Amino acid sequence: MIRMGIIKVLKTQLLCHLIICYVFLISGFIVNLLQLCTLPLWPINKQLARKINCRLGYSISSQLVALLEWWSGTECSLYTDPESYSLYGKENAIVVLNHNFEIDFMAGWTICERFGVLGSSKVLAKKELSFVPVIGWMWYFLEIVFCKRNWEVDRKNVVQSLRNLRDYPENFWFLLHCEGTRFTEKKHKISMEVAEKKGLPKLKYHLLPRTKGFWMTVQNLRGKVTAVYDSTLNFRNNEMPTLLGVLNGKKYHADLYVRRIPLDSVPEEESECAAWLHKLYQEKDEFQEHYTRTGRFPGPITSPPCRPWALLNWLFWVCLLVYPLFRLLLQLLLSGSISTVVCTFVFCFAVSVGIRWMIGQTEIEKGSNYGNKEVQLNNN
Ligand SMILES: CC/C=C\C/C=C\C/C=C\C/C=C\C/C=C\C/C=C\CCC(=O)SCCNC(=O)CCNC(=O)[C@H](O)C(C)(C)COP(=O)(O)OP(=O)(O)OC[C@H]1O[C@@H](n2cnc3c(N)ncnc32)[C@H](O)[C@@H]1OP(=O)(O)O
Ligand SMILES: CCCCCCCC/C=C\CCCCCCCC(=O)OC[C@@H](O)COP(=O)(O)O
Repeated sequence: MIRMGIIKVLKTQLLCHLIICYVFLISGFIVNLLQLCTLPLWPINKQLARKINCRLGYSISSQLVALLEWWSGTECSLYTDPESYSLYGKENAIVVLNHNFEIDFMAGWTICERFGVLGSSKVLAKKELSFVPVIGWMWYFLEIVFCKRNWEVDRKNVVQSLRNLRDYPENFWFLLHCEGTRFTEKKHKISMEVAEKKGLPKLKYHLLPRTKGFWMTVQNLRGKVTAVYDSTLNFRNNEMPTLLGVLNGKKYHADLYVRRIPLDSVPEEESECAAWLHKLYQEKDEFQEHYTRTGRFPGPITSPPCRPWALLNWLFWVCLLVYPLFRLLLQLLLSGSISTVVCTFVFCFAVSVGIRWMIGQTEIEKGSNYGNKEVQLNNN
């Protein structure tokens, strides 16, 4: 009991957070450098270069999974039918997920890890994320599809990036947040005004989905991808989890509801495909309503087994990087030079500010203005 209490307090200590972030940053830069070294391999053996990059990417993203699973002890329950369960991780799929939480990417990655597709997982991500050190740079080598959320610009680039995935050598899940941005009350209000103008039913828990990205993805990955995984994520007890909460060791419980829909049943024609997606979001809204009323999703519940690899990878980097850090810091502090000591502190402070900025990228309140535009248009 006392030991548990001490561990809980330890997890909230700044020093622990600094060490975790230091390991993440330095290992991330090393991996980014190794990824850079694979560049000459691409023209010679593209498939081998891709496979190597999947493993290298895994070494970065699995650290956030380990943080969620092992450090914070967060649990992930999956509501899905057993027939579909047996196919997860064994086929390529498009995942359509709600976008309400600051750590929904970590919960998504955790499910990917449990089904062995973490290294190869893909997403249609906003361009701004490609500039985030470590993760954004890793994504470049993993052929993540970036969009500017401007159809005129995206229609060409996104199609090309999607086509590149047609001969991808590993099984992958392609994540689409069709709402295009995270849920806020303001964005919800505006998107429901758009829904009303378009004569579409109102949604209570989702923003109105943007349909073009979905249509483009289905069009270009048809034949490569066999199913759409309609996924709805919630956290128990109305929690709104944060990355800082996870870093402080706070335990959450994620509930994910997944329906497997064969891709053949998604219409090919653009307007039919858009109508299909709108209907899907109306159904997703009903699942959320069910969850709010009953505290669970429909159907059987499972907990896909947690694998040890994310933790082992993390421990490897900790063992490799923490000892040299302490030796270096000790040497600098014992050097007797005030300017060296001051420089060390300034450097550590600058790194902490950088990490805080990266964490800020996950925070909804610091999110983009995308989806607030209609109000400006209406007001002008
Ligand atoms: C078993 C396992 C199951 C599940 C496991 C779960 C997950 C694991 C899977 C994979 C994990 C992988 C990676 C995870 C890691 C990290 C991910 C993190 C996050 C990154 C995510 C993002 O960055 S989200 C933001 C970027 N993505 C998108 O925007 C995608 C959706 N957007 C689109 O599709 C857009 O159409 C577009 C981007 C292609 C183009 O953007 P544009 O703005 O130009 O949009 P539109 O052309 O669609 O807009 C114009 C039309 O929209 C109407 N409109 C106007 N205002 C609004 C409004 N406020 N709301 C809704 N609609 C609006 C307007 O009227 C136009 O209508 P049209 O009729 O003309 O279309
Ligand atoms: C091992 C522990 C390491 C702890 C230190 C972690 C440092 C931070 C690491 C990574 C930060 C970047 C993660 C990027 C993923 C964020 C995904 C996201 O949710 O993007 C939002 C986007 O969809 C919509 O944006 P808007 O709502 O329009 O704005």
